[in-house]
Amino acid sequence: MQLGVIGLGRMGRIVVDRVLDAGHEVVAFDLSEEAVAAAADAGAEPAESVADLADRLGDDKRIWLMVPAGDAVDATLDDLDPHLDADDVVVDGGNSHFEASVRRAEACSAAYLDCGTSGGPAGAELGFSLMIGGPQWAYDEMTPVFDAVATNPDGHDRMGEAGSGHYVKMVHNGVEYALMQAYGEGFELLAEGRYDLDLEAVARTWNNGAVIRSWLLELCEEAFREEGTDLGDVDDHIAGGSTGTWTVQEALEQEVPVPLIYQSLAERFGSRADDRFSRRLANRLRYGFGRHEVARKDE
Ligand SMILES: NC(=O)C1=CN([C@@H]2O[C@H](COP(=O)(O)OP(=O)(O)OC[C@H]3O[C@@H](n4cnc5c(N)ncnc54)[C@H](O)[C@@H]3O)[C@@H](O)[C@H]2O)C=CC1
Ligand SMILES: O=C(CO)[C@H](O)[C@H](O)COP(=O)(O)O
Repeated sequence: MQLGVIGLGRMGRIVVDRVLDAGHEVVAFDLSEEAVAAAADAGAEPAESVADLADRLGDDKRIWLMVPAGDAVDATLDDLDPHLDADDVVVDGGNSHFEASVRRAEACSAAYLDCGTSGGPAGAELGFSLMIGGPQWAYDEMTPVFDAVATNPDGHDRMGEAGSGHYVKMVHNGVEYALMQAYGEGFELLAEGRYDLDLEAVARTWNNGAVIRSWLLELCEEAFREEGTDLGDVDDHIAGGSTGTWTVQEALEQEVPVPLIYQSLAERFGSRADDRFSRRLANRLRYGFGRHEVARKDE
């Protein structure tokens, strides 16, 4: 099979390499000329533009988008659409909002698959977990590519109609936030608690047979090994947050309680302010109702 890949960053490049390794052909494009040149060095056919990529693919085009979610997906589809027809298939493997994917599937001249991708850069060796929404025929058609990109044939599946792949990935990320928060709280208690513990040793022990073993816990073990048991100079600021926000918004709309996911999102937002107004007000209110001493900034 011949696959066009647009977006050759951390994730798109893995798609290129795994599809090439499986014996398929790849035509590659990115706004970055360096990224295109690197993909060409790896064996892909370089394209100079989206239109050039489409021309090089011929009939029955199979195209994987791995650009940042949002405007870049729409811009790419605007450039692609004049070159597409109903026999073509476009996969969006990024973290797009599921409603945007439904809109794009309706507007796109090709069959459109929204593909939630999990596994991160570690997927280069292991492969990804792929959660796919859209027409069954297009999923079947793309199965050789999904087999190459995923961990194994069980590492990808069609979740349902348009939007369902990115919907499942959105919820996956909400779970990811909550798991990170749970591990974080446990290790914080161990770090601040009664015993002088080596947290790498704790994580390693847990990872060997404990109920709470997981890949995220292996990454905790790696973090303590590489940064030290006190995490060294790692800051307490957490970036990101869009997919967790979408998960909470959807839970509110569906009236499904997700307090753990919400709390982990709130912790993330809270981590970005050094000087929380709510905490300062609570500090002052304790004086108001109890004449408790107010801690002042210069004390
Ligand atoms: N990094 C990760 O662990 C994961 C990322 N994702 C999602 O995968 C998508 C890609 O993420 P990364 O590879 O990490 O990003 P990245 O920033 O490493 O790579 C994005 C690439 O897209 C290119 N690009 C941007 N706009 C473009 C356009 N209009 N046309 C062509 N190329 C364009 C950039 O030059 C860059 O090479 C995002 O939606 C991200 O949320 C999903 C799962 C995990
Ligand atoms: O999808 C992912 C992992 O599954 C990406 O790493 C995503 O960026 C994580 O979300 P956030 O940036 O909000 O932490």
